[in-house]
Amino acid sequence: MTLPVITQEDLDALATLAADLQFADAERRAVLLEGNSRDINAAPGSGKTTILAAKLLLLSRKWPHARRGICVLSHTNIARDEIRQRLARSSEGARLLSYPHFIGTIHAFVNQFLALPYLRSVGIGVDVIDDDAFAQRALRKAKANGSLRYSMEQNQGVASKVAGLIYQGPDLQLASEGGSLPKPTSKTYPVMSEIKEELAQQGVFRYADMFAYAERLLRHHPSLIDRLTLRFPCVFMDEMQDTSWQQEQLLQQIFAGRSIVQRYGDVNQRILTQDNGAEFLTFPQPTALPISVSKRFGPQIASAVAGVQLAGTPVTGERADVRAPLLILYATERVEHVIPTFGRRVLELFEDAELRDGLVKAMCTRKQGDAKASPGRHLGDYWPASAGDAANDSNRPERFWALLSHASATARSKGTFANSAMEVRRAILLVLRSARAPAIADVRDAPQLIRQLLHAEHDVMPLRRLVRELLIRKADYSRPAERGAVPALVFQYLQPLLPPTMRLDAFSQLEVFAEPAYSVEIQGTEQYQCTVVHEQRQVTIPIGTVASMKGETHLATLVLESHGGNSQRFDLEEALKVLVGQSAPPTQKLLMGQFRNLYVAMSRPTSFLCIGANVDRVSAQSQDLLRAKGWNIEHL
Ligand SMILES: Nc1ncnc2c1ncn2[C@@H]1O[C@H](COP(=O)(O)OP(=O)(O)OP(=O)(O)O)[C@@H](O)[C@H]1O
Repeated sequence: MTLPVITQEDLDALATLAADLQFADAERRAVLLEGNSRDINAAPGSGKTTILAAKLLLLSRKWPHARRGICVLSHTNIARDEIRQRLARSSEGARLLSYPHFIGTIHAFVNQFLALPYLRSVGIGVDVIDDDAFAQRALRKAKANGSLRYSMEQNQGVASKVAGLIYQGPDLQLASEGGSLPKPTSKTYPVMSEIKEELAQQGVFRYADMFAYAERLLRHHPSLIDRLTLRFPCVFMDEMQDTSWQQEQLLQQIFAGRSIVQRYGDVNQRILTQDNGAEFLTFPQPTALPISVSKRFGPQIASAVAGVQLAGTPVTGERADVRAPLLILYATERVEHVIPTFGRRVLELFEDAELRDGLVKAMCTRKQGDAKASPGRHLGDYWPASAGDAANDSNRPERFWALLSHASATARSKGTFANSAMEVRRAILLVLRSARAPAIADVRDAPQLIRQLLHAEHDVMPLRRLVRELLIRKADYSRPAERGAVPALVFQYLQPLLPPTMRLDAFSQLEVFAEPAYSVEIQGTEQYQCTVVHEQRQVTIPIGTVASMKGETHLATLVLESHGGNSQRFDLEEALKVLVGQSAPPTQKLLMGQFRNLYVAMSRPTSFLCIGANVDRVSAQSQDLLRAKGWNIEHL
């Protein structure tokens, strides 16, 4: 069977077909000319989907078959749509959008060609394939069963096991994505099994079930593999790094050694894949072609990204450098100022027109966590509104004076202290942190404050009185004139908890009582965005996890330090040591995962990379070495 071969003439034609893009460099040419099965491991911002779409366009112009097609598999609908949109721009490309070709997600492929035909053949209709819908219905059934309901009430983990019930493998073995199931001899196992069966009969499935049905079909009808490879002699896979072992296994079973398979991805960006079987994943093969030059950023950002890269040819960047990268080193009690400070720098560095055209975002690997370490552990430390408990009160300000004035205003308007006391406790915790009071070393947040102090046998009465006193004064703490007396008042009550050597004058000078050093206003604290207003200009910064911003291109990106939980390590603390050459790249699995998240995060911006880390975790020597590499450092 003949498959079209891409030649130098085709590449010349590409200069006209996609005039806004460049493919002239040796690495991209090699990828376009490759006609055999091959992996392509490409840097962030190298335009993986762009080059794949260009290659498809060239192939479609020469495609000779009417009943055999090209199969293009992506991981997400976004990548699928990007490929389809690029092809739709020309009539030749648009040919690939219909029979005999297939462009879709791996899930769509598995459903269309394997799982749904199997279910039809055994007389099961599909109502819905959706993890959330399944979870809802499974839990409803579980609550209707006495013993399972009791088990869920006794043990929180049981509900997620019920919600995650799946079939696995060709024998449709019962398993759960929410944790290990109890033994088949247990009381609850048969109930769970029955729930799964009932829902399957009603056509309610989780995504993973489709793979089990697909495997079952292939076991019963192995000749299907020949039919599929005959139909698709050429297979392209995008976002290969996100493919799970279960998916890879199935695709290998069908296509490996039969069709030409080219897989595109960036192994360093593998942050979403389930760990189950991850050690067997084969991407990228040692013979993979690299695309190491990013079209997103210039050499300075590339060098930072390469600094946290774990494998492959170091990333380089071919755009011009726009702004030097910035490290914001914050003192613990200033952690909530990091995002607004970044916003202010962005407003200083970029014109409104640039801000209109590009995204400015802040991201952190972890959303929440319970590590006992000083802040900078997760998004909730930098932006408390993002934590679950703040969701109902998204306008809660987060600095000492702002907390006090908000609490006092609420108490005045509502005529009760009920909703305000916690805010005042939070403000007091900020003061105790700022004073480095030994008594609160292990206190993570305000709701814990009193409990932990009691536990350590401290007298909490003065603290309770202080909360009351601050509210009862009915002061308007947003007015500087009403703030003057506060440090002395607070000192009077908190003195037994403060370091023994601390005197009132030093206490009054604590950072936490300082007026903001500049006139940044934070207009409301929305749960997932911060709007910074400065000199009548403003920028809105969406805030989220790295996983939620994968694949994006930003004008400016703020990467926030986080604690890895079980790894017991702060990601940027470790990464900065590697970046400046003081440590070797990590070999521990969990820390490597943290590095991959940083790699994704730091490779988003075209123009301005900013990272935020706790000053206590970056040595003076690292700071000097970073400056020597062209970074700016700002202390907060
Ligand atoms: N061949 C090309 N010529 C010119 N510009 C390109 C080319 N390929 C991509 N770009 C541009 O480079 C930027 C990054 O591209 P894109 O986001 O597609 O990269 P990516 O490989 O998918 O990145 P990531 O893996 O980080 O998500 C985009 O602004 C895109 O328009």
